[in-house]
Amino acid sequence: MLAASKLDKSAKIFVAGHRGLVGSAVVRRLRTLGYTNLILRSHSELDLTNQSAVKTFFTIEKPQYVILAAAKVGGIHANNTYPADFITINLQIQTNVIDSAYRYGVKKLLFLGSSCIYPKHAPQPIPESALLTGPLEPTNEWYAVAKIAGIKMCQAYRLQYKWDAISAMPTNLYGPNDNFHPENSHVLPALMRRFHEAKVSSAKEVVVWGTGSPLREFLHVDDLADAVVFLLENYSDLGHVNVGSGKEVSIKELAELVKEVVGFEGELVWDSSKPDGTPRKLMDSSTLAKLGWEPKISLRDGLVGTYKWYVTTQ
Ligand SMILES: NC(=O)C1=CN([C@@H]2O[C@H](COP(=O)(O)OP(=O)(O)OC[C@H]3O[C@@H](n4cnc5c(N)ncnc54)[C@H](OP(=O)(O)O)[C@@H]3O)[C@@H](O)[C@H]2O)C=CC1
Ligand SMILES: C[C@H]1O[C@H](OP(=O)(O)OP(=O)(O)OC[C@H]2O[C@@H](n3cnc4c(=O)[nH]c(N)nc43)[C@H](O)[C@@H]2O)[C@@H](O)[C@@H](O)C1=O
Repeated sequence: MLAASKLDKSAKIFVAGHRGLVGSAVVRRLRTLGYTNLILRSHSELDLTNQSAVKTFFTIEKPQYVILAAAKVGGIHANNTYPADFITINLQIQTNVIDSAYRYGVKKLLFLGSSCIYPKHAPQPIPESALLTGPLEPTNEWYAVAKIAGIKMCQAYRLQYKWDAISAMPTNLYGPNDNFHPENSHVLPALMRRFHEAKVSSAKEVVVWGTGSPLREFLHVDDLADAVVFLLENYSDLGHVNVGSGKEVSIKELAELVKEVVGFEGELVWDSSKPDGTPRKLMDSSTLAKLGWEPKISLRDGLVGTYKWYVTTQ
């Protein structure tokens, strides 16, 4: 195991994807902790699928650390509808960034995967060792294959080059700067928007996808950002690390809670023509707990804060 590198507060850190849900929370966390030398590029300034642009960027900027939070991301419908985009764009972004980071002298890189890397019928709670032990959930297998390749690439560069690349696997996330698209987003922002619009228009009912029976684990993105910086500062090993809240709710329970937080008073209507996806996806985050990290934000508090953010910014 390589010793974790002590980070100077003036270390040059490239946060890729800093305008997204995760990247913006990581930037907030780094700034709160006093990191002063962040390198940020929007998608339009630097397209990470463009290999030569990425190489030029690393040659000129010479970051010392990289947090890779740029990716093609979406909920169950987007994953199921655009499989080519999800596999190709993610493979391109991560291959370009990981390889250039190694070649142009980055000391350490943190890659972000997702809990969808695990088999559809993995043991619950899902330990890191469940990776590649069974078939994936079909609605997101293309994205999952790309994410698994990212983990393996970090491991391969560590093994062959003794380079410090680590991977964190977050559970389903939510919070400020989430994607609230009506179809392509994840369940929590999709429902928050739908309930809000129904409340404003005094609609009688809101449609929710699937049967409501799938179980999901949600983590506020500020907790995730805290864990990401914690891992960057304290963890340097081969294995990827699960990052979850340890609490699961059914989609029906989630829908009732979002409805209450938003203050919608109508009925829920279940559209069972839409896919449920993985039946259950609770991660075992004991590796991270043993390292000394734990989440702080409850689902209810996180929802209240996110809804306040939503109504003031949208
Ligand atoms: N959201 C979730 O529930 C979860 C997320 N994760 C992981 O966390 C990471 C971040 O996800 P999240 O913050 O939710 O995603 P977002 O979609 O909110 O943000 C992704 C960011 O990446 C940028 N990006 C996408 N393509 C490119 C590109 N070709 N070049 C440069 N920038 C690009 C986007 O910019 P633009 O919008 O301008 O394209 C955006 O700023 C991903 O790796 C994801 O797999 C893991 C588990 C759960
Ligand atoms: C983080 C993870 O996210 C994705 O997996 P997922 O957990 O299945 O994501 P989801 O948030 O889209 O759905 C969760 C559940 O909720 C139900 N559901 C109800 N109503 C709406 C709804 O309105 N929108 C959505 N999206 N889902 C809804 C939906 O039918 C499903 O049962 C991966 O593709 C991949 O991106 C990944 O890694």
